[in-house]
Amino acid sequence: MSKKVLVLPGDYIGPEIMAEAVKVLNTVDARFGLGLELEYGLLGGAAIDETGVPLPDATLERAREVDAILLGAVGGPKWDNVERHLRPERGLLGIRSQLGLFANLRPAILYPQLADASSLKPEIVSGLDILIVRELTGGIYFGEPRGIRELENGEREGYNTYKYSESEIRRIGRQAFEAARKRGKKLCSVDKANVLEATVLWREIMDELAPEYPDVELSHMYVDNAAMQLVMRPKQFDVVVTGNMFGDILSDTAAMLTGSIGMLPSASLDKDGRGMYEPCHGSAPDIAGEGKANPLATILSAAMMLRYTLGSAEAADAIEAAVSKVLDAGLRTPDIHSEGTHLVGTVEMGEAVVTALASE
Ligand SMILES: NC(=O)c1ccc[n+]([C@@H]2O[C@H](COP(=O)([O-])OP(=O)(O)OC[C@H]3O[C@@H](n4cnc5c(N)ncnc54)[C@H](O)[C@@H]3O)[C@@H](O)[C@H]2O)c1
Ligand SMILES: CC(C)[C@H](C(=O)O)[C@@H](O)C(=O)O
Ligand SMILES: [Mg+2]
Repeated sequence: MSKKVLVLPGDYIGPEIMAEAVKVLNTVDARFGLGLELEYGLLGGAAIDETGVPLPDATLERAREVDAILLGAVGGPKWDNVERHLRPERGLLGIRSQLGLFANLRPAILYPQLADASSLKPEIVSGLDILIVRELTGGIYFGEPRGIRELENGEREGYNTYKYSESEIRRIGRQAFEAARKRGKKLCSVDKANVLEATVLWREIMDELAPEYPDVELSHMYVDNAAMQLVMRPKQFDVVVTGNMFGDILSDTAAMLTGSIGMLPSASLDKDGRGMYEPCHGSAPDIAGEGKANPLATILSAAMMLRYTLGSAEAADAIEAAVSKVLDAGLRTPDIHSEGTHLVGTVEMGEAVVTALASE
């Protein structure tokens, strides 16, 4: 049976890294007979340029029909200031919320070959394997009211609303407890319950769920401390569950522990495990067109897609093994390059993964 994948390359480095992920997908498809059918769509700046809107109806329609979605990265200076395409109902946030992709899984794993690329000392990060479970369709990103208004004194005020309902907290909590149960059985819930009521409720609901998962040890941490602990003693964490904005920030922090944000994949899942897969990084306008973006986060996102939504764990394992092999061979894009390794560009890195896959 065929499996339909909607590919959304996006903007700036998006198409560059996606081209490599597609080569990898085609290779595993041929090797494992997966019957993948790839089709392309528009999202973000590319969609604005072509259709005038960041999330065209055609993209949303196809996104609802396919088995899985693979996204590069969207946005950038060309559109961010003009169109505000990241508003909740539009673009990337629009597709996440309209598809109900509330559970964003961001694994931060240090490949042993990259210990010297991490910002931290090897003994602090070696063996690092953390999963950040980020709530993705609520919190301050989506809360109403929001906007910029004029005050009586004539100055303007920008405002947003941080809110979470019990059911929103409960469903992401369950995802995180389930994930912890399958991993190291430790869950740290990160909040700001000393200041924000929305997170007082968050903490209460996490505590309420805990007895259903007696095999998982639940702890709580304030977000400021969590940011510090992540760079001080990251290996104390197994699964971290947190809200939309804290998860956004902490996952970029965790990325640097693994060497580069160019290594961090993610899965954004709905209640039935259907999902959109995307690297955690953005469209990197500063390096776009130079052929030096790291495609591995997108390639590893494709592996997550095969594992979680398309039911092909074997193909996912093969991709992850191929990435490891390429790193063993010393190939490095500039973001993970260090002395004694072999500097390569986006295409060379992608093609090396393809070659490694073919020779496994
Ligand atoms: N999922 C997404 O589509 C997504 C995620 C984050 C940011 N964005 C958007 O991307 C644009 C740029 O945002 P930003 O600059 O804050 O964040 P960014 O993640 O695009 O870049 C941050 C830094 O990381 C580097 N970097 C990112 N990906 C890399 C890769 N694959 N290989 C090597 N280096 C890489 C960049 O060169 C840059 O120095 C903005 O419009 C932002 O809104 C989109
Ligand atoms: C581009 C932006 C809206 C997005 C987010 O904050 O969710 C990005 O930073 C991410 O991490 O996926
Ligand atoms: Mg982010």
